Amino acid sequence: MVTVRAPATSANLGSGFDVFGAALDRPADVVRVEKADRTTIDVTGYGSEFIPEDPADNTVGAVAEALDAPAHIRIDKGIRPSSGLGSSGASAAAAAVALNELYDRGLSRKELVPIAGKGEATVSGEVHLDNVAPALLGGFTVATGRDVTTVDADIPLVACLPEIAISTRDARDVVPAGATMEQLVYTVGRAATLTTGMCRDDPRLVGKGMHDRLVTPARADLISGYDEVREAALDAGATGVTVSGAGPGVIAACYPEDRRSIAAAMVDGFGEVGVDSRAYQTKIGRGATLYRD
Ligand SMILES: Nc1ncnc2c1ncn2[C@@H]1O[C@H](COP(=O)(O)OP(=O)(O)OP(=O)(O)O)[C@@H](O)[C@H]1O
Ligand SMILES: N[C@@H](CCO)C(=O)O
Repeated sequence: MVTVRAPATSANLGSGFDVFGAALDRPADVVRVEKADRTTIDVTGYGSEFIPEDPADNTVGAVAEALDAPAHIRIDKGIRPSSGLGSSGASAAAAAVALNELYDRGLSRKELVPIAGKGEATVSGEVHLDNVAPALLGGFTVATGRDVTTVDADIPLVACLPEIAISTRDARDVVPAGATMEQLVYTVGRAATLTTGMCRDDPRLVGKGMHDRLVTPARADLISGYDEVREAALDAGATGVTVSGAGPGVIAACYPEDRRSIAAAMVDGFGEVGVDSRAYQTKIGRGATLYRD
C-alpha cells in the first residue's frame, strides 16, 4: 500500500489565469492505493457525498488509466470539492504520485504533471495544469504549455471558503473571450510584479500583483459577498485579495502577523451577506508527500 498527501492549491492568483498556481500548506487530500485487477474508488471526508466513485468521472480514474495502473484507490478528502482550492487536482496529483510508486513507473514529478492534468481535464472539460503542477511540485508555479517553472516562495496566505459551490466548468463560461491592449498591458505588469514578489518572498509585491481587470471581475459576480470580503481583508492588512481558482474561494496575501485578523475579517465579510464560510490561515507550502506503508 502507498499513501500520498497532496495539498490544496490556488490557481491564477488574479493576474496569471491558467498559468500561475501555488501549493498551500493546508488543507490537503490523502490518497491510498493498493494493486487490483481493475480500478475501484472509495471517497470519504469533506464533501465526499458530491464526488463520483465511478473511475470514468473521478479525476483519479483517468490518472490510473494513463499510468496503466489499476488499483483500489481510497480518497480521504480534506479539500472541499468545487471550492477553488484545487480539490479535484489534489486527488489527481496524489493518485499520480501514489500509482507511479506502486507500479514502479519511475516517472519524475515533472513528468507526472501532464498525467495528473488528464485527470483534472475530466471535470473541467479542458487541460489546465495550474492546480496539478503546484500540487505535485510545491511552491509557486508558472505553467506554460508543458513547461513548468517553480519558485520555492515563502508567502503567508488566508483562503476563505464560503458555503457556495461553483464548478470550474461554469466559472470558465464567464471568462471574457478577448482582451483589449490596455487590459493586456495591465495584466502583464501585475503578473510580472507578482512573480518578482514570489522570487523575493515579498508579500507586498505579491499582493499588488494579484490584481486583474479581466477574469476576476467576471467571476467575482458569481460570488455573493466578494466585494465585502475583499474590502474587509484589505482593511485588516491584506496586501492583495482575489478569487482563488475558479472560485468561490477567496484568497489573500499578507504579512504573518496579520493572518489571524484577516481570517476573521473575511468570515465576517461573508457573514454580512448571510453566507457561512471557513477561513484557512496558511502559506505557500510543499508538494505531494509520499508515505510507504
Ligand atoms: N477526486 C475528486 N475530488 C474532488 N472533486 C472531484 C474528484 N473527482 C471528480 N470530482 C468532481 O470535480 C468537481 C470539482 O472540481 P472543480 O474543478 O469544479 O473544483 P475544485 O477542484 O474544487 O476547484 P478549482 O479547480 O477551481 O480550484 C465536482 O463536480 C466533483 O464531483
Ligand atoms: N485556471 C483554472 C483553474 C481552475 O481550477 C480556472 O481558473 O478556470
